[in-house]
Amino acid sequence: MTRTGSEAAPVLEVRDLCLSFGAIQVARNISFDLSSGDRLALIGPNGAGKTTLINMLTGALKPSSGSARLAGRNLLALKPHERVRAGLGRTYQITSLFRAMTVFENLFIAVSERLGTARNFWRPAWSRGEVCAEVERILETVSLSDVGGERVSDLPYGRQRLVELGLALALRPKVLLLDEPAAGIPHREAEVVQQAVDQLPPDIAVILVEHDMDLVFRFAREILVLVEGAVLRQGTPDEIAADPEVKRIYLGSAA
Ligand SMILES: Nc1ncnc2c1ncn2[C@@H]1O[C@H](COP(=O)(O)OP(=O)(O)OP(=O)(O)O)[C@@H](O)[C@H]1O
Repeated sequence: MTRTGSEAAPVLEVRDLCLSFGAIQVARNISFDLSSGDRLALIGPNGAGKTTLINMLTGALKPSSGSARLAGRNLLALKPHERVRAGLGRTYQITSLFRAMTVFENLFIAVSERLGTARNFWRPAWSRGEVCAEVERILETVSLSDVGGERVSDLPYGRQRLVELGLALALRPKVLLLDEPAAGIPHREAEVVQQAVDQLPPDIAVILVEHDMDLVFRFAREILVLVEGAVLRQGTPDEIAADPEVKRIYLGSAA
């Protein structure tokens, strides 16, 4: 049975997603709901199908069957960039052109881009001051207020990842996909990324793919365990930590 993390109407409804690569079934009837403000961690052993699921949601992979609705819209019928515009956010690596600009300039462009695509007859374009105010709010959310004027390329790696997170937030996602946000970041810098994840706006629904169990249990209010492409369990962190099957298959003696 599909569980919902909260009582509100789901913003993302995933039903029976299936995908095979040749004879290998990498997604088997994956179903779950996500509501505004949910914090769902996606865990599972290597090759369980976590990235495959994320790729089916972003549009990088096409499921062979099943459905996914984002705020009532048929997500699977949309192209990847249309999914982003519809409210499915994710982080992207910043390209070299944008790394040469300041943090503030990057966010200013992202906010302006969102407003440009949202602009219509009834809603005049925002003023420069309003865009700047939103950039300041994002800088605060991702703890970068002190380096807004610095070039992205001059920042330590962990803080560059925060800029990527800020860029995703600038598009005001309804659902934010975070695939191992602290991966590859030196240990001493990882804490700033974890803090930013803790501080994400409460109304956004977040799916975190993560191998680091400390981060998973710190972040999640609901955990979905994938094994061999199928949902083994979904439950609260306490339920998952106490589940004998999860311990045996995934968490091992560390649970
Ligand atoms: N393009 C592809 N062609 C064939 N098989 C693939 C392809 N991409 C992924 N797979 C297979 O699909 C399965 C699921 O892989 P996936 O990367 O989604 O797992 P994961 O849970 O994200 O693993 P990890 O934790 O190691 O990142 C694996 O068996 C993998 O070998």
